[in-house]
Amino acid sequence: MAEPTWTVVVPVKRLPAAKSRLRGALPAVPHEELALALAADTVRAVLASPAVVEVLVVTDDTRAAAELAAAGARIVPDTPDAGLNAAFRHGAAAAGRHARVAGLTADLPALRPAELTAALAAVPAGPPGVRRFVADAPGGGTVLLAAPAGVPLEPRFGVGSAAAHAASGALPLAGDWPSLRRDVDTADDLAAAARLGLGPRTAALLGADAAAAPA
Ligand SMILES: Nc1nc2c(ncn2[C@@H]2O[C@H](COP(=O)(O)OP(=O)(O)OP(=O)(O)O)[C@@H](O)[C@H]2O)c(=O)[nH]1
Ligand SMILES: C=C(OP(=O)(O)O)C(=O)O
Repeated sequence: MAEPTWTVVVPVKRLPAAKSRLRGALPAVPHEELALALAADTVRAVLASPAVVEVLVVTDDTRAAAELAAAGARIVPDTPDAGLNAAFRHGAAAAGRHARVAGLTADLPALRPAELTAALAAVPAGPPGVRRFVADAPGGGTVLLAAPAGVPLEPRFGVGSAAAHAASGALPLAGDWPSLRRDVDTADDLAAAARLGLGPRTAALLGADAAAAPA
């Protein structure tokens, strides 16, 4: 059994603005419901990992905050309009200096706790204190960035973040973790996540959308 040593920071954008490239992917489902379901399934999987001691959700969205707190996450208010990397830094600061901190995107609705546990277990505990990251399935982005205790997270998420993390000295983790690498930015990504197996909140919305579709 893995030691519960990781604090995982999960930033969630205000739902009306979140996941804009997914808008309309499920025509019968309000967009905010979909953005919230992706985050809820992600957080649920993180909370289920035995490697995780705490999940810090960084958000200014009151609805997401209420639901994710009820699920078991600690909510950290966002730094308004400062962006994704500021949200990661803010969450990492709230985790405290002695925690092993990992940042994870909130758009992983197929995430299996065992794959997250395996990725975190692949991060060496001891020196030299190098940060590690997991690239997304296409390879250009990042889904997970992990720092050993005492090492700043120094997040560089955004377009081309896998290369940016490597350029900043972080090393890639090479495991075969399809559900961890499957972030959902577009309708095609959502279909790919569905093929892996979605968490319950997102699966229910997909079913509702299919049921409402015209014959
Ligand atoms: N707290 C917080 N989270 C953010 C912010 N920007 C992005 N995120 C979250 O970071 C994760 C990865 O970001 P993206 O995949 O670019 O998500 P997005 O900005 O919601 O999506 P697009 O509008 O399609 O670019 C998502 O889970 C977002 O909820 C931000 O400014 N603050
Ligand atoms: C923010 C990122 O994700 P996306 O490609 O999902 O926008 C990233 O990969 O760093």
